[in-house]
Amino acid sequence: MAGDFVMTLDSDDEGDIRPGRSTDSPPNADPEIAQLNPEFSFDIADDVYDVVLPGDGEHSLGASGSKVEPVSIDHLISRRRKNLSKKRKRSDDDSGSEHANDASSRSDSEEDPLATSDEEDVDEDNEHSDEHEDEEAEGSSDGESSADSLDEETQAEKDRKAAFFSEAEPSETHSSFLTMNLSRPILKALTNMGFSTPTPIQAATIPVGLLGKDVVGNAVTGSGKTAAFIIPMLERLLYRERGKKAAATRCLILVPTRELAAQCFEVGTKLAAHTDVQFCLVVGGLSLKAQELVLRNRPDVVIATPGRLIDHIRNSPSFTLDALDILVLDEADRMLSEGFHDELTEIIKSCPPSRQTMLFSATMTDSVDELVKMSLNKPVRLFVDPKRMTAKGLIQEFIRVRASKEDERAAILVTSCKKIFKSGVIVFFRSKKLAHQMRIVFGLLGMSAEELHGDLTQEQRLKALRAFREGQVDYLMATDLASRGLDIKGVNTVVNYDMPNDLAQYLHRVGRTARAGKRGRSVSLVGEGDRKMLKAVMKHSSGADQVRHRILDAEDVTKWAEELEELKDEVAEILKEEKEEKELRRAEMELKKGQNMIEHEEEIYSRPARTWFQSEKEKAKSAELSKKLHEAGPSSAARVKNVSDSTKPKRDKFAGLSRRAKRHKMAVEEDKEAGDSKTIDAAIRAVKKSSRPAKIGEPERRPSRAKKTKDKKRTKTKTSLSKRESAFGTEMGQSARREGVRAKKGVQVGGKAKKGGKRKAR
Ligand SMILES: Nc1ncnc2c1ncn2[C@@H]1O[C@H](COP(=O)(O)OP(=O)(O)OP(=O)(O)O)[C@@H](O)[C@H]1O
Repeated sequence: MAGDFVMTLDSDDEGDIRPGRSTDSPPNADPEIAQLNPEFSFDIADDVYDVVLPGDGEHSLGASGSKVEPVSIDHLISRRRKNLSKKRKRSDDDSGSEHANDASSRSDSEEDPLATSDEEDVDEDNEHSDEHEDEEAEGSSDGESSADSLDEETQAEKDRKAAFFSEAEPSETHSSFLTMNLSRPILKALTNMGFSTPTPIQAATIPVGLLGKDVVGNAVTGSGKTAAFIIPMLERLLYRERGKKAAATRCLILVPTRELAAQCFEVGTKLAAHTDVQFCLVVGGLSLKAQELVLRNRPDVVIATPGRLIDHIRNSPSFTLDALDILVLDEADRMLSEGFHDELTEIIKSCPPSRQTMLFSATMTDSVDELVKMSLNKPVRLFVDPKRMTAKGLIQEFIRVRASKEDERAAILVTSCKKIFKSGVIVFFRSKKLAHQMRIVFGLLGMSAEELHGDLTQEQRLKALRAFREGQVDYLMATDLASRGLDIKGVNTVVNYDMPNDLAQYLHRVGRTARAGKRGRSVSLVGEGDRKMLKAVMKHSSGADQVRHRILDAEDVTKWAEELEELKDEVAEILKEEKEEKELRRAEMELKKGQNMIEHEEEIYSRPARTWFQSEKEKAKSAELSKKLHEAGPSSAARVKNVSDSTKPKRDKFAGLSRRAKRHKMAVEEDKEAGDSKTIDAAIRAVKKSSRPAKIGEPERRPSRAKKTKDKKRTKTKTSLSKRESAFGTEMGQSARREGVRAKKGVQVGGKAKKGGKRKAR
């Protein structure tokens, strides 16, 4: 079956995207799929951090990070390369050999004769494909994502979905931004950005988003989902209450990685260029103080990663999400996964239930079980072309790695990069260590590479991304940290050094290329253990998708394998030197820390300790669990969770106590944990609540003199409630009812405040 659309490529053949096209013609957008502007670039990372940290230089980037000052790996590599070429020159002279063995001087354009394509391989693969497809029809496979479960949806699940989602589908289809009732400043920004027509997900989302409805959105990678949720958000913000007292954070965009947050910030500020809407970036690795300062001005939109946001919610007294109107989860399936569970629960607790919630991802699930935790209110399901899982312009290639050739994986990568994929290449690895080692190998071979993973400081991460984005290096060695959302212009190829564990991860990785109507290619090294994953990919590739089988010249691979074998010692030496330098810097840092403690002891101890919603032990435990879950993939999530559940103590600590004794014990423990901060927290919450401004679109509250009598007060509350209900339909109606409860509380407090005549009841 798969043979119908699997084409075999010889190693040097770039495998052009459209049949009949010459391989040297420049990559261009296919007119059929060119709905997006391929020329537009976010230009991020050059100035995003300067924008959010005015006057805060590079130093502050790593200010809050606990990581040791970066060691320049480039320096270590270049030193080694010099030694290496000297050594090789000497041995060449000695042996008089003509063998040009210098890896660094080995010409990129050197063309070895190609091996003929191994037809047997293809057939064998295809046979196996069919076998596995049959297996999958009978039972579910381990390596598959939630996408597969769509096929096996039961009637009960269908009924649940029908009850959960809103029936109302968007009636009008918009082929232009002009028919969407958008304000002039937004239209102007869209024109400046070169967005002439909305992409399908934008056409579907913007009208629904403008109505304040909850949305669950899905569209392939690179299809413009970011603007799809930012445009309605901005449009609604244009109608917010103005003035110093009304300043509030009304919108929150949560994303899983810092780089993605920065990119989202960039898109947001560009779209808001002609408005007065203020954005703030709240991510780890950047200066806490600088963020606190910006947050004090209550920016309209906060774009954040969960951990740092919680830190601010708990520790920045003036920051609150009490007035939040819109919550967006980008890469929502990831945000809803076990790895973010605790953080998300904590954040949701801080958001008013009456908010509008929008969830987006290229692999978004509409499984009700996943979505209930977001307490959505009859969300509208906006799934654009749900059968298509990858972008139209993507060619997916696979290179088979036989079990006996597993140790040649690195050589296969080097061979293909040396001969075929020469620039704009992201290589994904399962581990940070491997990504780092391969970056060293590439460096020693004279191939310009950077790395992007969680072992780097924020400064290093930014530097790597910038160098790759600007084309200063040809290769980016990355882990899944870079797999979601990043929109980098000029990525021609994505290489999967190893296959990810689940289909969603695969789709996000390969989605870093072929974006915005452009064409691109993914190349995945498929080992014996990855066959199920390969089958899942094939199963979800529609006929129009291009899936190919690439075969490399075995002789070439062997040659590079030998070359790499020779480099082993050099790599080990570099890693050793790097470790030593790191240790040295760590020691220097500790010394500096000690000096600071001595010099500024009084000031340091007088600062209030920052709090976190988990204890250090819990934090470490959940990080560990989250890592395991992420590495194992979603199919194993339940298993790992069960394991962790089973490790919980069977008998709880209150068992056997009387109700009274239990309550007493709980109260004592709570007091112990919270200390005095509990009362302070309550006071802060009360003050924040009383100064909460009106919601977007809600008429401005003006206390009138007529409010003096109790009866009139009741009438006023009723009227404002009915007004709110009509403003945003059911959802706002519900909110108003909840607000009514708050107002009641406020009235009691306000009884006292009435003497002053200032306090607003809410
Ligand atoms: N209306 C539009 N017209 C032209 N280009 C657009 C339009 N909307 C978005 N784009 C372009 O599409 C590219 C991808 O957009 P975006 O990053 O929002 O995709 P995405 O769907 O969020 O992808 P992912 O799922 O990988 O996060 C951007 O570079 C942007 O320039």
